[in-house]
Amino acid sequence: MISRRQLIEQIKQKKSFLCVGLDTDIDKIPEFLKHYPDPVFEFNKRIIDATHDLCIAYKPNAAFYESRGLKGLQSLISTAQYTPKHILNIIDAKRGDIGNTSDNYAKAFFNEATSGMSFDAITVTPYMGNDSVTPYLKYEGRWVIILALTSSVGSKDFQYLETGNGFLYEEVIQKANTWAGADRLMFVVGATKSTEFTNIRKYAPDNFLLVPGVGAQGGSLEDVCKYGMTKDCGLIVNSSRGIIYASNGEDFADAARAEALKLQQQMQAELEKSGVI
Ligand SMILES: O=c1ccn([C@@H]2O[C@H](COP(=O)(O)O)[C@@H](O)[C@H]2O)c(=O)[nH]1
Repeated sequence: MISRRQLIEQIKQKKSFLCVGLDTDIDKIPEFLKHYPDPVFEFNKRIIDATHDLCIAYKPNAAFYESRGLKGLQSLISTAQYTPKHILNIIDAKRGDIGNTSDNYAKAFFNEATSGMSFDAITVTPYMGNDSVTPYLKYEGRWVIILALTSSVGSKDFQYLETGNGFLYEEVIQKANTWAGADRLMFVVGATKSTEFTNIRKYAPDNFLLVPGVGAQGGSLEDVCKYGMTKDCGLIVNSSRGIIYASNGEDFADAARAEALKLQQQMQAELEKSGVI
């Protein structure tokens, strides 16, 4: 488990707030890996070996594993167990359901004794409210990462609805912050929404924000930092396809490292500019 203090220490030590997204698609990995007993795990293992000193989090997206049934679940379990313990391990599962069902989702991703997986954090959809989120908070030290303003074009369909008390996403952040503190709650905010970060910081001044959308989706790291960085950094910026599919040849891990290094160097410059390090 990774506390807020440990997360900040990692960011300062590695001069990075990079999250490597393990959206590992069996159809996109190099051919030569297909001869291994678990090609997806072999791919993830090599990506982790090549990038662990440059990033402070990994984020497998559950869809890429669940879509492969039992084999995918085994790849996810092996990846979760292989991830170094000092690096924040986020399962991007985007779950949300009534309390007793959420209890079981929490057990699936947090209770290694029953499922083989012990993630540090899970992404959760907020729309079923308090009782759909609190089951995850019963696991001491684990993080709940609530979808606030997503990178998707469709974010305008609901998240920008006027509630009479601001946009729905603003209401989500304010309400969720009454359920737990900034030591347990983060919010997802898409890099494609960088101009909204100033506004988001009004409601979430201390929360870490998980920011997908740089790289393949075209979000600007510079703008995210300009509007969203706090004295503790407060940002975990994810890139998945831009790193893990930098090459589909035998050099894929080296190519992933080179992409991760580029982002780490930009992040170091941003951390220095903001006086975090
Ligand atoms: O608003 C959101 C929430 C989650 N995601 C997820 O992040 C990664 C992004 O992958 P890239 O290849 O770097 O675009 C992926 O797992 C998404 O499901 C998001 O993009 N936006």
